[in-house]
Amino acid sequence: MSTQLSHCSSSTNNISSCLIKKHTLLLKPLVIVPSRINSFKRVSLIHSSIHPRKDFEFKNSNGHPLNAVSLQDGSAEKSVEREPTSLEMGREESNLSVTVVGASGDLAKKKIFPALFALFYEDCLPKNFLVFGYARTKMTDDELRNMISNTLTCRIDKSANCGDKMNQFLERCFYHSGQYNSEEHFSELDKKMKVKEAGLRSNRLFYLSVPPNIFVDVAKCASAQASSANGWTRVIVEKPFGRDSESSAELTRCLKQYLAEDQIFRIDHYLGKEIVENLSVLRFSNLVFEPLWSRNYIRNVQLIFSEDFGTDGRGGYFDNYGIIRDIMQNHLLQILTLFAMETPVSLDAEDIRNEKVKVLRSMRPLQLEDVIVGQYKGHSKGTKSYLGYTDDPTVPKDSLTPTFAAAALFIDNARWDGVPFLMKAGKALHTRRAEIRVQFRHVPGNLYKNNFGTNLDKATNELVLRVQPDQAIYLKINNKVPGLGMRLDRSDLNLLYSARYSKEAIDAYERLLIDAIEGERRLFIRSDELDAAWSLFTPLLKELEKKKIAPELYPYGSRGPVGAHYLAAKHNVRWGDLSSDE
Ligand SMILES: NC(=O)C1=CN([C@@H]2O[C@H](COP(=O)(O)OP(=O)(O)OC[C@H]3O[C@@H](n4cnc5c(N)ncnc54)[C@H](OP(=O)(O)O)[C@@H]3O)[C@@H](O)[C@H]2O)C=CC1
Ligand SMILES: O=C1O[C@H](COP(=O)(O)O)[C@@H](O)[C@H](O)[C@H]1O
Repeated sequence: MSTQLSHCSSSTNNISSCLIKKHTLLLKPLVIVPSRINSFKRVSLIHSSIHPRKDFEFKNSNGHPLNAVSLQDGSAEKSVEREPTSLEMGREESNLSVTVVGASGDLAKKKIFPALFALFYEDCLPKNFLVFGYARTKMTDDELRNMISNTLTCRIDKSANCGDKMNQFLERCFYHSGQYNSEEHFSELDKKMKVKEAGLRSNRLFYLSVPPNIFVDVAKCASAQASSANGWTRVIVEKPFGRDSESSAELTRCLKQYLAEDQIFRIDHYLGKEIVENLSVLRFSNLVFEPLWSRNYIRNVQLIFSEDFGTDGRGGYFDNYGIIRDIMQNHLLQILTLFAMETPVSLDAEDIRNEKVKVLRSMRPLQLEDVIVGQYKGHSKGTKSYLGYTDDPTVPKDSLTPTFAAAALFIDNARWDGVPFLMKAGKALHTRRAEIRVQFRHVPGNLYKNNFGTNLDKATNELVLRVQPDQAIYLKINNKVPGLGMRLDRSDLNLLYSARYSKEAIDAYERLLIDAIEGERRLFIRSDELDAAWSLFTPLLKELEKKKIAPELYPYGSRGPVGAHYLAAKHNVRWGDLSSDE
């Protein structure tokens, strides 16, 4: 499948901490009046949050009350501010409609509907809240409900009334079948939505959970026919955002014909993961870390992603993208920018994203000699046998698409000059995990070197942020083994979330959905950020394809190609996840 768009027209906070407060005091509402009228763009500028939602308050991931005034949907040069009319003030109650486009698909079933239910269950959604599914598959409302109900779960620590809550949620779910490029079908959807919205002011969030070559069609049709007439309209766009600099820029250009940039929420669900959210808190709210956060103390940083399963039915999608586009260019690079950025002026979305872009613009584009690629092959273990990547019938037999890659990246700025940032991502490996590893330098003139044996590397501190599974932050330190004599060992100062916090982890999609509903953009990707990210990877991706670089084969369930070790060794690094005391 290609995202290449020849033209743009259609054809082709711990969420459970969200606070519920009755009759919250609200800030003075403002209405943004657009100077140009243009479907989605126009209506989005009248922001829902400018009207008091009397009956609840909750917090987005930035800790702001969700019904505080936000002017983010108003673009300064296009709009002027004025007081709301009495009619607008009078319409206090609004409705939120979330439309999942591609409702019959894998992501919708696995992640989006369950996340919406979790938010509903935690009372984090407005009182008037509706869910619409849209896809080509023919389904009735009841069939959609049935499909969704199979994937809904309640948190173990909050399972009371689970069945009732599920029923209440399902009653709010409706389905409309239609083509993705049919304005007529989106107009029918709009009519259905209006009936259910019952005359209330409506805010509409469209989640494009469809293959990327359909994004523009949907944006066009939904914009023309199903945007809100009196509230905001926003669109969450799933990855991949193109497959190189050119296709990404083209996708953005096409989407912007129908949507303003501030209506587009480009999702990278890794930004919604708890430990990734905590990265900035750890750095900027603890004095002990920030002074160490530079080339003076940090020897290397490792960003590691591995899955213990293959492409499993997604081979058709995956073969056109590969692991570098699927994981490195977005999830791992996003983590890297958060890790390496300077202190932002504030926690506001634009301040944070400005700092992230600066990191990206200070980075060297990847060089072929700093990258190794691999592909998994079939493997038998006892009586079990695992198919190789090219055994998937949707993958060409001679595919060179990498399912594994390791790379060394560099940030050429004063803070990080010379520090290798190593990335490693792979499918069908021996374990499932995602983590950030920070290896510190040797202690100068180490008094205890005789107690460590010959390998001083083993005595350096390492900070590990384990994103998944078993979220944890731990610091490897040297410690005296209690007793007579002076024997040292390596121990962990370990913050294991499951031991420290009783609440079950929330899913990243819950956090991101609530932010999109509130118009909080901090965890979404800005278009210049996306351009800068693609600039780093595009030359390498083109070279790999042009030179037809053959991936090193590794057995399904193994630790990946040995090339990754050589690459790390070249930069004087050992992979932390493969050491004996990981
Ligand atoms: N699944 C995952 O884990 C992840 C997915 N994503 C992204 O999310 C989006 C949705 O993913 P996912 O749910 O897996 O995708 P699916 O392949 O399941 O597609 C979603 C729906 O889109 C419709 N569709 C599929 N292929 C086509 C086609 N060629 N032409 C028109 N319609 C089509 C189908 O609905 P119908 O036939 O009923 O119209 C399908 O149910 C994609 O952009 C994907 O890259 C991102 C991260 C993870
Ligand atoms: O975006 C993607 O992410 C998943 C991994 O997400 P996780 O939250 O389960 O770690 C990956 O399997 C998929 O290939 C990729 O498209």
